[in-house]
Amino acid sequence: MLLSLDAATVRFGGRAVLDGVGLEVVEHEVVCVLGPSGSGKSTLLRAVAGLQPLHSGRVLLDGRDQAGVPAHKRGVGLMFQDHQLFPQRDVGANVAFGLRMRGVGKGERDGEVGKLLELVGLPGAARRAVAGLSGGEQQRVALARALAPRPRILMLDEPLGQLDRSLRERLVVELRELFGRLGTTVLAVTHDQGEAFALADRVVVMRDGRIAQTGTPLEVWQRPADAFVARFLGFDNVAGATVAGAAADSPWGKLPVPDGSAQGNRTVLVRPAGVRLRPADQGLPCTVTARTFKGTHVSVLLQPEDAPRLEAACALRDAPEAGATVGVEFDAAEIVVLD
Ligand SMILES: Nc1ncnc2c1ncn2[C@@H]1O[C@H](COP(=O)(O)OP(=O)(O)OP(=O)(O)O)[C@@H](O)[C@H]1O
Repeated sequence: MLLSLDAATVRFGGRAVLDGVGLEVVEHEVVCVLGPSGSGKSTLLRAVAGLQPLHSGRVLLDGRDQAGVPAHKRGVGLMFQDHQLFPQRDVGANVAFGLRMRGVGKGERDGEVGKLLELVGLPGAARRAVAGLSGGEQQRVALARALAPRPRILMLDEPLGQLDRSLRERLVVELRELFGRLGTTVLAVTHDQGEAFALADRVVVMRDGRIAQTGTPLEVWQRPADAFVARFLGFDNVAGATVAGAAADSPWGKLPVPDGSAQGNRTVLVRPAGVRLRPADQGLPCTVTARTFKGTHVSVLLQPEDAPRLEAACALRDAPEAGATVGVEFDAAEIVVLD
């Protein structure tokens, strides 16, 4: 095990910001920690890096307890949101920083810097001024700098936070490809689920200093652990229900549920794709309150008479107008009974 956290706890003013967190990361794994603002993501990263002491519990790297080991001796690479390049030095000097600190000679340093800049898609940029780089280019330089000392684990805090969406989407694909090629072990923090799902082998969802769920992106997406995770992922059709056999009694009426669903008092999640629009005289009557174009489909918000609002996903040509009255039926294949 490359990294283990064992009941890691950090308190500020009596409040546990990290609350007995256990987490293991194996070599070559890319793990993304996700969660709302204040859930403890950065504190987790800082604790692993040695920038935040634990009140109790342990951080182990390669099985060795890191208590008392300072940040620069842990062999972790850090790249933070505000990438903190040295503005008065050129790109090459920035990338070479960690190597210089370790006493690597100039010739070797220059060779390494050249290779790293090529790796991050900035070949030949060593003599360029940092101030003249775009945001995306600066991000690449920061990444090259973090990779230069060949850290055993690379830690990224909102690595693409400052950049615009299209650039982020492009860079995240590049990063994933790069980490795969280099076999880099990565622990990254982001509040952007799209980014986490695109980058990670495994995601960890945090809530109030604890791990709410961990799994592959597909596992978490298909089976959120609870209503919190489901809502965090953007699913709003979540409600309490009583499951008996193949049906659930919910605020939206009887819902069909998949075979083998957990029984009794549960939380159900209805994916927007499982909310099927019908003529007004069929199923649950609803009024269309809004519709939003999402590129591949239209998200339609529906207000039933006395039940919580529902979101439906429908094909562009089928989307009803706001104000229309429709009926709703449900598709068991898109309904998940949460445990
Ligand atoms: N040095 C500190 N002193 C007191 N409270 C702190 C300190 N550092 C963090 N906190 C508190 O701990 C909680 C968790 O902070 P943390 O930065 O780990 O959350 P986060 O999930 O990374 O949030 P964000 O996504 O907003 O960066 C927050 O409520 C924050 O205010």
